[in-house]
Amino acid sequence: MHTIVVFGASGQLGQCLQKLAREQNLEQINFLSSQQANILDVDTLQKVFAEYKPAYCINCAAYTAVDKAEDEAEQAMKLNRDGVSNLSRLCREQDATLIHISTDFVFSGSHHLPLTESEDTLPINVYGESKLAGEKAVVALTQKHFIIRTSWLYSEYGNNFVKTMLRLGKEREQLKVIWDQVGSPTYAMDLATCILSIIKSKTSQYGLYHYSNEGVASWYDFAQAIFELSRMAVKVTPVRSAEYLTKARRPAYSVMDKSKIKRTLGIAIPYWKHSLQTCINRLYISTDDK
Ligand SMILES: NC(=O)C1=CN([C@@H]2O[C@H](COP(=O)(O)OP(=O)(O)OC[C@H]3O[C@@H](n4cnc5c(N)ncnc54)[C@H](OP(=O)(O)O)[C@@H]3O)[C@@H](O)[C@H]2O)C=CC1
Ligand SMILES: Cc1cn([C@H]2C[C@H](O)[C@@H](COP(=O)(O)OP(=O)(O)O[C@H]3O[C@@H](C)C(=O)[C@@H](O)[C@H]3O)O2)c(=O)[nH]c1=O
Repeated sequence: MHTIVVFGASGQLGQCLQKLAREQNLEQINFLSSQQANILDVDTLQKVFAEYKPAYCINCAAYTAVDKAEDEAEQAMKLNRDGVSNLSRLCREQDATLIHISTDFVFSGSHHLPLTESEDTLPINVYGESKLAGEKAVVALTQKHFIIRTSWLYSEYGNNFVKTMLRLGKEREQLKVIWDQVGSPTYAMDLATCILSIIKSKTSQYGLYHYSNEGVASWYDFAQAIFELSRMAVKVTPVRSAEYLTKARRPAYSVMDKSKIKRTLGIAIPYWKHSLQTCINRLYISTDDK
């Protein structure tokens, strides 16, 4: 396997990649946290590229606080556009392939059928705008790239909807959860597996790809499944977005069509509930260990 550098390695997806690398004894992957490699610091990045001479860079670094981004647009843009531009330029100069992660939040949510890669984008919040700006920077600055749009990521690591629901479910008897926003949950371990198989395949079918778990859910369906599979008796009440106000608007429909990644790169994708069960089992095993 070629030398790989992962940026933003202590985030959710970065930690999933670290777990896979340990399990598969992949010693060629170098994991760099924000402390070790700030993607806004070009001098540091140049040193990293000179030291590792990576064939692949995986960018897991991002500003992901969707509501907070509404008040911190400049910071979100800096990281999600300018940081990504820095990595893209260096990848081009060093002939490295960039694997960059983007989001379903680049879409407006006004569609009713699964979205392909050629569908028009129209973000409705600052986070989505900043991620779209990052995608455009990658495309403009380096040809050897894979941009993978994913959605509703969760795992045993970091902050995510599954862990929030499990925490709130212990604290409250009843939860209100939005049912008029529909998408596809994605287990970050499955995405990490997908990223490594793209690298292992050595494919040069660069471009934009959609990847989420198979199937469709509202956040309400997702919450119900989390409690059902965890055998927790929590009453979940479906509410409309208008009844659960958040700083940032979120797309009403952001289900992505994964035909391209399955057909072109031969990626197999698990059904979301099967992967959710795997994640919940692992969360409970790690709690039992403590
Ligand atoms: N989470 C989700 O639901 C979804 C995420 N995505 C995308 O997937 C990717 C991974 O997301 P996820 O793992 O959940 O995100 P996290 O928020 O868990 O991780 C982001 C990481 O970026 C790091 N970071 C922040 N600033 C910098 C910097 N200046 N230089 C280097 N690293 C920095 C953070 O470091 P530190 O810990 O030190 O702050 C953190 O480790 C992102 O591109 C995100 O936009 C797409 C769809 C859904
Ligand atoms: C906690 C909570 C949330 N919600 C709603 C709010 C929101 O519409 C939805 C999800 O809330 P969260 O804030 O957990 O998730 P959010 O940060 O919106 O998740 C998004 O993150 C970014 C990074 C992405 O790229 C997206 O794909 C998506 O995963 O659930 C409820 O209805 N009830 C609740 O009790």
